[in-house]
Amino acid sequence: MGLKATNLTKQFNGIDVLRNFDFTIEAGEIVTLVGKSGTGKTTLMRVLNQLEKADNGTVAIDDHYLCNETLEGKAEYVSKKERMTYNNQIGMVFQDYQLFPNLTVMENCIEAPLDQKLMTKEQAVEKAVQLLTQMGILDKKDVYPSTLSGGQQQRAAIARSMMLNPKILCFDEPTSALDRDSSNEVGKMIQTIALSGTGILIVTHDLEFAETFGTRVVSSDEFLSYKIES
Ligand SMILES: Nc1ncnc2c1ncn2[C@@H]1O[C@H](COP(=O)(O)OP(=O)(O)OP(=O)(O)O)[C@@H](O)[C@H]1O
Repeated sequence: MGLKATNLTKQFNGIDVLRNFDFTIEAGEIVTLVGKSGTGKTTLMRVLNQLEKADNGTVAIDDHYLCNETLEGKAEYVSKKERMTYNNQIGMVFQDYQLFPNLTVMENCIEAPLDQKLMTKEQAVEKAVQLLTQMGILDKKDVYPSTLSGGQQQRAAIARSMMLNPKILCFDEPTSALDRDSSNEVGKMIQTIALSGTGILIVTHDLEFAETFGTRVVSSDEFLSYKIES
């Protein structure tokens, strides 16, 4: 159980960035995605997180589909309501964290579950307290993101991404702004999250990090080998 994408194709301006690509993330595994610049790592992550639309193929987390294939192989997206259900199974921590600057750390965490009426305020606050404690920044719950260090903003973003207990959590370049010690701390934090059964996808240029913390290292140079052939 986990994320499964089949036959994924994504074009920009008529050029395949992903072509007939099959990909899985099992529960509890940490997939680190490395590879040359421009080989489609970010595009894959964006397709899985509904920030780009696939042209062909299927994407599902457990039995929650994002898109199915038509008879012609085109990606057919499910209804808005079902897409929302899919979306709640996957979380993303952006390279620049993308916290709402006008909301406190606590407000950032409880915004989505309250907006979608998935929790009462008490439940959301309780969950946020638990996650911010796990991330070691509970004392920062009432401050605004601009007053936090980069590492603390990242922890807040991780806590926010876990509010709905996603089955899959994606990280875009989580160590790009960190020194080696802080990178290792983040890696250990991610390992703890994976131990609870969450499947992790990490796009990174940091090979040492990818090999230390990935339970499976995938190279986008390999999965896009047709580009080298053609
Ligand atoms: N919105 C877009 N419009 C047009 N082309 C795009 C768009 N997004 C990505 N591309 C192209 O798709 C290809 C793959 O880009 P992508 O960012 O996925 O690669 P990457 O492997 O993540 O690169 P990097 O390691 O440099 O971040 C590139 O050629 C890029 O120019």
